[in-house]
Amino acid sequence: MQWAFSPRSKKGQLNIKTQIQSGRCYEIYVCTVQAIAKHLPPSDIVESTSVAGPGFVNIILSSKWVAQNIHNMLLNGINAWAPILSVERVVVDFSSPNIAKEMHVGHLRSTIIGDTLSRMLEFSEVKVLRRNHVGDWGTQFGMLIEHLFDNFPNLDDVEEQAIGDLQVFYKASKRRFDDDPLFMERAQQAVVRLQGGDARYLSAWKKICELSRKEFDLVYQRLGVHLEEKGESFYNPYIPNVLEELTSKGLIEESKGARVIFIEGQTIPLIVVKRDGGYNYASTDLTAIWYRLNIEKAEWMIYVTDVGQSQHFDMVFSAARRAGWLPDAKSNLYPKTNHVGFGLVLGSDGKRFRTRSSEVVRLVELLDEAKSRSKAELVRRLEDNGKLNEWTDEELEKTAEAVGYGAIK
Ligand SMILES: NC(=[NH2+])NCCC[C@H](N)C(=O)O
Repeated sequence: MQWAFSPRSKKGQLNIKTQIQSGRCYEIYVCTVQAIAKHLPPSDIVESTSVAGPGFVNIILSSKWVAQNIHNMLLNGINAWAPILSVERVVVDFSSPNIAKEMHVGHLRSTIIGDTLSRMLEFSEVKVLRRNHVGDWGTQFGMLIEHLFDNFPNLDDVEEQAIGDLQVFYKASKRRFDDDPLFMERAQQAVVRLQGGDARYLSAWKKICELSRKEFDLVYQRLGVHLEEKGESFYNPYIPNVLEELTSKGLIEESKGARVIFIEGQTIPLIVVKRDGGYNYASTDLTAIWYRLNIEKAEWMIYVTDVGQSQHFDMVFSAARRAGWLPDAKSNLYPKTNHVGFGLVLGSDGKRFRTRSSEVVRLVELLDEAKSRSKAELVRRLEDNGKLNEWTDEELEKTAEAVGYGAIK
């Protein structure tokens, strides 16, 4: 027998659908359903029951019972009605855009899903570490910093307005990197200096991160989402020790000049040290798992990104299991990791959501558009029924925001 809330129901209706599907048993079918309806014991929960066609018993839940329970839930909190989770600390790794690049609709989806999961866990009285694992490290900073130095010999002059659109800035430096071999060389040396801790390079890097962060915060503020940043760079100092542990456990092998971990069932290995000796996305993620388990004492780590990253997470989680950090996946024991993958955000043409100039859509603009469209519609409706003058500007703004941003969410 299946129980389901009827999608068409307006009134807390519960359907029981019997499993007898074959036409031959039609009579048994109807009789069974009638018998169920007739013999349901009287209960405060149920207002009325009826048989609806073959196979369905509709049960109308009592409004009084529903109201009492919601009342109880609001007054006494989750403990009054929900099962208690057996975990105390959970990391939800979400949003996580990349510095100097634009935050795109994929990050928006991650932000909303991650925030929702966090809120549900927090409601269940779990301590949630809301992690923004921003992409704030990597070779792209070499070209960005050199381009910054060329345009602003004095770093103190760098302000938001001066750099303008960070994405444009990123593209300009990328163009120089691709077209000018001398610039490319300078950019590569800049990476070495940055990684070596050169103060001037570090402060340029910080400046770029700061500007990006301000831009990201605009989006978080509008959505009312709170996150705590621990970007990729945060884990750098811990990487060597973690890799040493994995080497001593026999996980890391040499392959074509790189250091890799072979994972059962995967055709390609997980590269943890590149051929040039540099660390990458995987070495950072493995180290982040180590940190989250050992320093932050998290029992559950949930990662929210598009499904394109499923293989990466499968491999990183498998490596952590091989290292003995996590129990067997099938055991369902804690500590555990989960990747919550979502699909690509598509436009109305069924292709990846982009603007006409084939750029990714800027989130701030998307949110603005949602708000202005909902405001226009709201004003139109209020004008239609002659009530526009009853609304203050502030009320209009607030409602347009709630409806517009809500629609995107
Ligand atoms: N721990 C992680 N790898 N989190 C997700 C990071 C997402 C990545 N910065 C991206 O934009 O695709």
